[in-house]
Amino acid sequence: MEGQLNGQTSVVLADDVVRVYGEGDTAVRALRGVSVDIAPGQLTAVMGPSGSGKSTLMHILAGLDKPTSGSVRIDGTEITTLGDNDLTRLRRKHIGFIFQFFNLLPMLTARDNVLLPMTIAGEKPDPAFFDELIDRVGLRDRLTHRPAELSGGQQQRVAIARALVSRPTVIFADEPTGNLDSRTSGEILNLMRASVDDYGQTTVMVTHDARAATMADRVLFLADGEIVKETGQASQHEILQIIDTLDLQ
Ligand SMILES: Nc1ncnc2c1ncn2[C@@H]1O[C@H](COP(=O)(O)OP(=O)(O)OP(=O)(O)O)[C@@H](O)[C@H]1O
Repeated sequence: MEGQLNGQTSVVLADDVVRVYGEGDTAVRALRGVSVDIAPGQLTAVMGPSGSGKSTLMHILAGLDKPTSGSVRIDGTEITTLGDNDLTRLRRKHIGFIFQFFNLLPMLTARDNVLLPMTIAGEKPDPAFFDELIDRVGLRDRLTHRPAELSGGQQQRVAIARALVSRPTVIFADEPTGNLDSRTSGEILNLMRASVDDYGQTTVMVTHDARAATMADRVLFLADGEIVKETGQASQHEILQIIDTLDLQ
């Protein structure tokens, strides 16, 4: 693989990734040879039925889990053979996460939650960018609140700002709207789309929601541990039709 997509160098490049859980009769082949090439500055959605391997793929692409075989490169570095310390450093520099259940620290204020990854890395954010980001995600008057004092949508905004503040090479979002109502989901998706358009923030998002996938530049469909289909930007109708035709419910 050349690591080129549409003439651009890929930021995440997976080649023939296999992940088997367990051994012998009970072994589960969660990924059966997935190759994917994520270009910079795009929002990529990953869809597929429950158990198709979406979370496994995301964890392996993000260096949170190792494949049984195959290669994963982030910004040109092969991560499957890195030791723990090098991997931690690479993740801090290159990867941001947004989770379904926000994963904020309850004792910290919104501000401290946003800054936590940089604090841990011993880095300071660019104050101008931090300020702009806080306004962009609409948290200006919530910075001293703790997570329990924030709505779900506000907590996810904190998580988005936390992922964006270090300007990572790629953000992985695992069902970022899975725990939010429809209106708040729309706001969160708009924010993620804006971070791609305005900051060029490469983002990979797992979602069950066809409406969320319409925000993506590219949609990958997984079934039984394989990418069975992909499309560029698509309407909700087109996405639902693919799900229906390939029986990906
Ligand atoms: N730690 C594990 N040990 C054993 N099997 C696992 C483990 N994690 C996942 N699996 C299995 O691997 C397959 C893929 O799981 P994965 O969680 O990646 O799917 P998914 O598409 O993210 O599902 P969902 O949409 O329900 O979150 C499933 O058959 C699952 O049961």
